[in-house]
Amino acid sequence: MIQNKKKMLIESVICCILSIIIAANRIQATSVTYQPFEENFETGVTAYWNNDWENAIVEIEKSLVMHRLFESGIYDCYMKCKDTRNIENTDRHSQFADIKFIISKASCSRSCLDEIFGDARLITQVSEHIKHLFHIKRPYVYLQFAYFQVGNIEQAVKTAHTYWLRHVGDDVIEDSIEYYRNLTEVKPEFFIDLEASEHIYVYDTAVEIYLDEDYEAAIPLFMRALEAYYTASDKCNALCEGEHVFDYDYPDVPEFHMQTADHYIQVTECSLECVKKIATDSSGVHISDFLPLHYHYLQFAIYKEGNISAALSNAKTYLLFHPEDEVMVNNVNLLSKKVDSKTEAIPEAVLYKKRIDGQIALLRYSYQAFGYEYRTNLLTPFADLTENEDGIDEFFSGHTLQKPNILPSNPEEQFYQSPDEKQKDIIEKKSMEEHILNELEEQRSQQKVAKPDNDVDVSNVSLGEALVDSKDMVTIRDAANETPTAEGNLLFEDYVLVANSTQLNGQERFLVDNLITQNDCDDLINLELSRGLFGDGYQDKKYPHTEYESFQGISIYTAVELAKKSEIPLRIARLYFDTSEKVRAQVQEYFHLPNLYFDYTHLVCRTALPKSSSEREDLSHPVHADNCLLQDNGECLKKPPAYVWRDYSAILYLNNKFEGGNLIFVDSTAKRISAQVEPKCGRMAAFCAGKECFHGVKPVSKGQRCAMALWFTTKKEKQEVQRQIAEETLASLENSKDEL
Ligand SMILES: O=C(O)CCC(=O)C(=O)O
Ligand SMILES: [Fe+2]
Repeated sequence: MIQNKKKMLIESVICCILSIIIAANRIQATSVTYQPFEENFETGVTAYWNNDWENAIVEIEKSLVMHRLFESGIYDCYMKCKDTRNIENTDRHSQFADIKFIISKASCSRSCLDEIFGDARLITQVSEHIKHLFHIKRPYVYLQFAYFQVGNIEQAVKTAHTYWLRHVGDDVIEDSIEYYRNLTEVKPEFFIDLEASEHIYVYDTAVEIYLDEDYEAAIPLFMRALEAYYTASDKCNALCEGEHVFDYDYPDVPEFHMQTADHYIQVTECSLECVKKIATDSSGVHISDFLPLHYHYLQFAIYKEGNISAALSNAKTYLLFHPEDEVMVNNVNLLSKKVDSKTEAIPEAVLYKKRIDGQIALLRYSYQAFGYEYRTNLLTPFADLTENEDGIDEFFSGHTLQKPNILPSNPEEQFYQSPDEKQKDIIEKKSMEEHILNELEEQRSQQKVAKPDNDVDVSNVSLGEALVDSKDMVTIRDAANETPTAEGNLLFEDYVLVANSTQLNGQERFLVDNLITQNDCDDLINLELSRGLFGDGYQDKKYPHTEYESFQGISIYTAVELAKKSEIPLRIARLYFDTSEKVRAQVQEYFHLPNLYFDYTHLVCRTALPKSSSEREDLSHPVHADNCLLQDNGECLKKPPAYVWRDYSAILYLNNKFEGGNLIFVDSTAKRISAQVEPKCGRMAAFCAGKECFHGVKPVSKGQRCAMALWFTTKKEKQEVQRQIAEETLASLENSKDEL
């Protein structure tokens, strides 16, 4: 009974709010012609200061309607021209297809906007200041006072309340609200938000009903909230495609590609900001993980209502956003057993997620390419649930929210066909659990064994956290004034020996500066940045060593192939090739080797992901040797899959525009850091590939660390074949160029 009453109340409130929203839309739908809203607003404000309350109300109300028309006109055209690509279907394979697509979209938008606004140029005339005033809902301040003056208390309360919601703490509006509260004629239902967002309102109501366990009523509300969400998302995106503001340092130059890229970045950033904007209510409370939560609630409500297939589809949709969410993975497994497991996630969400993922990738690439500061919040628009468990209340304050349910954890309830099946499952699960727990326990006990002298033992070498600096550790930043005793010759006069083996606290290692110029470093980084992302990474893994960094690389062979296809300048491929030869020659010379052959060369950048930090406890590259497999006990097994034929390694650094990322040499027990080297352009570290030269890389906490890594062999028969092919290709490309 009580529940029914509550339901009726909620329904009536929804009706009331929705009727306001619909009324606002209806005004737009009728044949009102657009007038610049700023003109009505200015007229209204002038009337207001002349104490002409009636006209102030008429003009300011009109400006609100026109402002809605302004935004909805842009949205309508955005939607209308969204799929213009179809028009150009036949041209899809032409090299100008993309440009044609942009032009046809532009022409569609132009005629659509001309039609709605009389002249599309009207939309560019609104000043940023006026846009801002409308954004913060300033017109309602004028309205509330004008309504009060003409004695329309109901409208005065509504307009005051609408402004107050967005400006809690503003003394003037709070005094007015307080005053209205004490008037006898003021009813509670006057306190409504005239600018309520349908998607938030309906969602909040749906959650409330859900928490009352009225799943039947909650389902259509969640569906409606979703529909409204996607509309709000389109509206927000439509507005993002507005004017181009030049606010970056770098592309603020009249050059076509820079400006196009700049515009594109701005629109993409704005579009990703929409995810958060749409998930923020009128009073500024952000509902973390807003969109995915719809599907979380729905999968359970629908399951409770008995539609297993639709529940599965919603559960799979949630997994699109959080693929590793244990609860949902479990739910999908359980539900899949009951229905056709081919049931797919909801297509609308799949498309949406694809777009967001594409935008994130593009933005990340742009940040890298231009070296912009990462706007990390944009790159992770949906909550990181693993990190947020504790912080969830903070986000949820002000909303009747809690984490929605999992399917029944008591398996007896629904999911077993027979007692035998249940018994088997429980036994299997238990042994699985035990197995995992044992493994974890073992790992933990290996990781940290405190020793009396407070040093830490490293048994598991992949754990950077367990490494300690040795008492004699040296850090090499700059070349010392005194030249170290050279163990071998330097090939050129401008090379500077920075440290020999002794100074690097070990054997067969040295450090040289000035191997290449700043220009060469820049060219090589550019090659890596522009092509490495799409080039051959490291066995196709983006994060081969750590989840906190991405890792991209390009081999000499790939670089030469790109030059062959004219995708990079021949000069750059040549630079790559020649630079690697410079390194090889110097390493051979210093170590007095009769011969030294290339095994593999890789131009690599390690980029700190937004979640990386100086507090990280892992390494960018775990401690290892380059030709053997380092074991927990410190032994190094020289057998496959290790590259056992490698004898020497060298790393030529290309920049220092990052934090962290020092190369570290570790002592023979692989436990203590004996020396570390700060990378910089033109600096080369060379060392043996075996167990005498354990090394690793400290975490890159910020920025991008680029280097050329080279591995050599003294065995002719082991030299890299691909390099020889690349060398021939390079020569023949240069010949044919000369002939031209
Ligand atoms: O980049 C570095 O400083 C070292 C990398 C390394 O040791 C390797 O790739 O094997
Ligand atoms: Fe290495």
